[in-house]
Amino acid sequence: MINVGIIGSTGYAGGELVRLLLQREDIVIKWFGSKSYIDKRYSDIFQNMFQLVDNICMDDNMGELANQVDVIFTATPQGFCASLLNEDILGKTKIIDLSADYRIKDVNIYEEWYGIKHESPQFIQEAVYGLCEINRDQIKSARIIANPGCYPTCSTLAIYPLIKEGIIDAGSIIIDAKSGTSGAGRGAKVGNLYCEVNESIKAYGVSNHRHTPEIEEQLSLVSGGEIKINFTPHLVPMNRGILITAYGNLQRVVSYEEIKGIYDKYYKNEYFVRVLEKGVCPETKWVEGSNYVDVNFQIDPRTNRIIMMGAMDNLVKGAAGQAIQNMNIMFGLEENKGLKLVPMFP
Ligand SMILES: NC(=O)C1=CN([C@@H]2O[C@H](COP(=O)(O)OP(=O)(O)OC[C@H]3O[C@@H](n4cnc5c(N)ncnc54)[C@H](OP(=O)(O)O)[C@@H]3O)[C@@H](O)[C@H]2O)C=CC1
Ligand SMILES: CC(=O)N[C@@H](CCC(=O)OP(=O)(O)O)C(=O)O
Repeated sequence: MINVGIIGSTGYAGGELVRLLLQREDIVIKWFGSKSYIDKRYSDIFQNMFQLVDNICMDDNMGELANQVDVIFTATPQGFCASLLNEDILGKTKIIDLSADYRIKDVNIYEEWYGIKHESPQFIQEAVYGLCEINRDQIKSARIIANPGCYPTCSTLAIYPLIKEGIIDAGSIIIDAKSGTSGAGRGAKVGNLYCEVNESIKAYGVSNHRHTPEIEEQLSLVSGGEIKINFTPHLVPMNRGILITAYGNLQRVVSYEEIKGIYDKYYKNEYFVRVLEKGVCPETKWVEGSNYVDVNFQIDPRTNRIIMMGAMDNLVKGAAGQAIQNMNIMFGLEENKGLKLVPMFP
């Protein structure tokens, strides 16, 4: 039995963790952490948990929680996990942080893009970036997992094989991304109200979104050089889903079969990455509620560019599903345990 605590269980990402972990007979959720709902019934916050969860919401006492559980998930705002983590806690339990606190290895870049001071930079180098398809071996023995961002997960998985194989000019990459509004969390914000979002699409964070350095770091690690990208996210009126469309200059003339062969080389044994058939564009609706990332590509011989596409559910592979995938690897379990979720449709 694995005992689990979730700090931030009353948010969208934390709520999805609860939903997915409740299916597991080998997991006990011992701690439903919250800030605003301490001592309230969890099922009063999320009515879908009525008669499924009897627990009362707890506080954010990570020190006490560490005595009770084998792993703590922090699905909390940026800076929160870093402000609480210490060696004593890490001596007792493992940490899977869904925020960005340990994702970026250069603390100056983190502080510049997030606008906050990092309160435990001593753990940044130790933390493993939990993109399972790339860092599986390091995840096995990690004490701290930096669960990747939603846009970076989709973008990196769609692009990195072609950088690794030297097929595209890594300096030419442009990523156009779209997200459903659950990506912005459950907190009340005017920009996320129904009338603001419905029947509209808007770009945001143009040239300064905080996922830019995270994607750049991951692609730079793959390429061996320092990569800069253009990354533009858009908010779209749907609950869940991320779609990325990325453009890169081809280094030479390539065929469909060659590129397909590269994607198959990297992903044919990956349970959660589905390389679609020729001409089929990834769609958020075909991955909703699942831990799959659907990827595909199209060569444009007129411009000698390639268009790389990816779709996934921001709350599953982009957050809670990937966090559980990491937990499975850390505890030596089947990587897809509890995650063989068939996408929901309609
Ligand atoms: N939404 C998404 O698609 C994704 C989110 N993430 C990351 O997951 C984290 C959570 O995001 P999301 O679920 O969207 O956000 P929400 O705003 O929906 O939830 C935030 C959670 O953190 C809790 N919280 C806030 N401040 C504190 C505090 N001081 N002490 C204890 N708990 C606190 C909130 O508690 P309460 O409800 O009681 O106020 C709530 O449970 C963020 O770091 C985000 O970047 C990562 C990938 C995707
Ligand atoms: C639509 C929306 O607002 N999305 C969020 C990204 C999702 C998220 O919470 O960020 P992480 O993946 O880094 O944890 C944003 O743009 O900040």
